[in-house]
Amino acid sequence: MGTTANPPVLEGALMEAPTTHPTLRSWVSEIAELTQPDSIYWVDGSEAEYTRLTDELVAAGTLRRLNPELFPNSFAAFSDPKDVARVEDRTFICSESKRDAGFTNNWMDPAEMKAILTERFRGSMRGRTMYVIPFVMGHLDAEDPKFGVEITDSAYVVASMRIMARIGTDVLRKIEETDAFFVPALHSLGAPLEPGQADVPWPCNEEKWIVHFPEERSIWSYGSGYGGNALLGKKCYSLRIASVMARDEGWLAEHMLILKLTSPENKVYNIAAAFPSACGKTNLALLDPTVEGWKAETLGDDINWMRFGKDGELRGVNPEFGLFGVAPGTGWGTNPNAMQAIAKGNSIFTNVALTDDGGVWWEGMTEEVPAHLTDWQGNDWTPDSGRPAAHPNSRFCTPITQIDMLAPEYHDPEGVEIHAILFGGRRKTTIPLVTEARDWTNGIFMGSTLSSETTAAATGAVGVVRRDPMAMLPFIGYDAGDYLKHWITLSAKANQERLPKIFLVNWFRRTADGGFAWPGFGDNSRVLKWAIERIEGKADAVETPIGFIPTGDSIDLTGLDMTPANVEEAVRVDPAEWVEELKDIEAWYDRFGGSLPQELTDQLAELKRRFAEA
Ligand SMILES: Nc1nc2c(ncn2[C@@H]2O[C@H](COP(=O)(O)OP(=O)(O)OP(=O)(O)O)[C@@H](O)[C@H]2O)c(=O)[nH]1
Ligand SMILES: O=C([O-])CC(=O)C(=O)O
Ligand SMILES: [Mn+2]
Repeated sequence: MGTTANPPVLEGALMEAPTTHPTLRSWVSEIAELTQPDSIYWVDGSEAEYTRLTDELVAAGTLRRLNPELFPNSFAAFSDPKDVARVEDRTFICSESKRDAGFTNNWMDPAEMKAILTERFRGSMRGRTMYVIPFVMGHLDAEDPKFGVEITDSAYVVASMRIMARIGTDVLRKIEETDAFFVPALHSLGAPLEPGQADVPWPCNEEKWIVHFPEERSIWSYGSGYGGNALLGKKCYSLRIASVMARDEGWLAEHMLILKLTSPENKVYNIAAAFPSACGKTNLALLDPTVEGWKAETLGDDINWMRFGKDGELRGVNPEFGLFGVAPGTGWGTNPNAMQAIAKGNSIFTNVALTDDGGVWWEGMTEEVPAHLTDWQGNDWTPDSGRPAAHPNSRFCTPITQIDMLAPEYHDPEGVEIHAILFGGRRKTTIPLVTEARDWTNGIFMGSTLSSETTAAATGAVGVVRRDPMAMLPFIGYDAGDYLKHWITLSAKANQERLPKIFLVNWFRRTADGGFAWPGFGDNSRVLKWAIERIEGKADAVETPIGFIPTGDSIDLTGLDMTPANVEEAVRVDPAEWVEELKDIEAWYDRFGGSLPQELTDQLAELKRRFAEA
């Protein structure tokens, strides 16, 4: 600790720092000097520590302990109503040159940004404890483990990080032993407490900054306590920073679930799927197949780090340790596997409603709506209140190991071979239930033009169609054209025989009467069955300008109240809708300026030609 301005308690705490790692020690003391916390606490990741922290959070009013008979060792938190989702307009990629952030990111010069943030962080932890959380994304015994250390003044963040990532003393030891690089990830609520000032249950600041410095691989997050803004191992590290690492090191950091499927013939297929936030990743990752003879197992529900293996095969691994799932719509009917994992307890719920018997509830959890609840803002709620009881972006945070259907390969640092990739979005019209890409490059084109209606997972308008390349629009840590180029050049070196087949899916298409064209959820297994039968060369398809779609009777409808004609409606390629779609894709591609790969411009030209000739 350099200066005399430091309160003595910090000097003492630092001398007790349980590490000799010089970079870590100096970073921690530098941040303590800047943020002026009352004390420093090094997180060991133990169960006893978690119990102590959650007890303290209950005493502080941040957490409510749930009825242990309903949800053992589980808690509910209620955020400030202005701190309920990721804030994309306050998220920045501060690369040295503006060009390298690309048109999809907010940018500011790194030095200018650091000057602003330094003033925000100055004294920002006064009256609070500064927690130091060593963490690793992926496995501790991976060949090249990806370390981070989050500094935060939020105990809620510490408790949530313990569920979402591998944290604590073992990680710290490994960082020391291997003298490893770690991503410094700094987080403050921006809510210092002056002497005698009472705290609030959810401290935060009106002003929020979620900032990434890709060259030095660091993160500074200020003002929010919520999910993707504050649990810095997740979107900030595992997607934005990791995508830059992946570009430089020759791999892919993607916003994808990973699902293991076993066919009735006992053949294993691992499927990766990229859907934008709140568009069905966690649900598909926990699929309860309705189609006879198929088995599904979970490998990951949000993030997939992929690299090409020794034999040129694509391998994927989930670097996370927990689920941070959208609560509304998750129910015993739609997603029994998620409900089963949640029911084991050990979870933190945020912005859900409370039942009168000390449990939680959200829209869609049960068919029967409780007669009385306390809503996420603490108000009495009844079914005719005319507003949702849980916030639309309310979340459950649950250990992934509580999923009964977790695949054993989840624990393998080498990950699994990926046999198929799905890109999907939330579109009421135009996009068929499923389309098979003509080939790999055509599949990258599908990913690059992926579109979806915006959801409550980020602040801003909901239901607006936007392009979301590979479901990575808010998460690509560098130029979007360079990112698409990286996909193309990296895969060119792979074993072309073993490249996954690519499909575009849309569970959210509507029929003329406004209902969903496809029942979704467990019945999505029928679409996956078709996709795998395409890989095996068994299922029928019709060629259209956009790719191959199922024939009406090639999707297994056994036990479903649907006809092949319903399937034909769900997969229909409507030329009139595609006139508009092509215009929108063209406008999207124009925004890339010079950095869009030629291969994709060619793909668009060919698509237009196929429609013109159809
Ligand atoms: N109609 C329909 N809704 C679905 C389907 N799958 C998921 N949903 C709903 O879509 C919402 C989001 O689903 P999730 O699986 O949590 O989405 P996600 O992609 O994991 O979202 P993030 O965790 O924000 O990245 C929930 O309300 C689900 O109930 C489906 O197949 N059909
Ligand atoms: O990051 C979050 O807060 C939650 C999440 O998974 C997403 O929005 O995609
Ligand atoms: Mn999810």
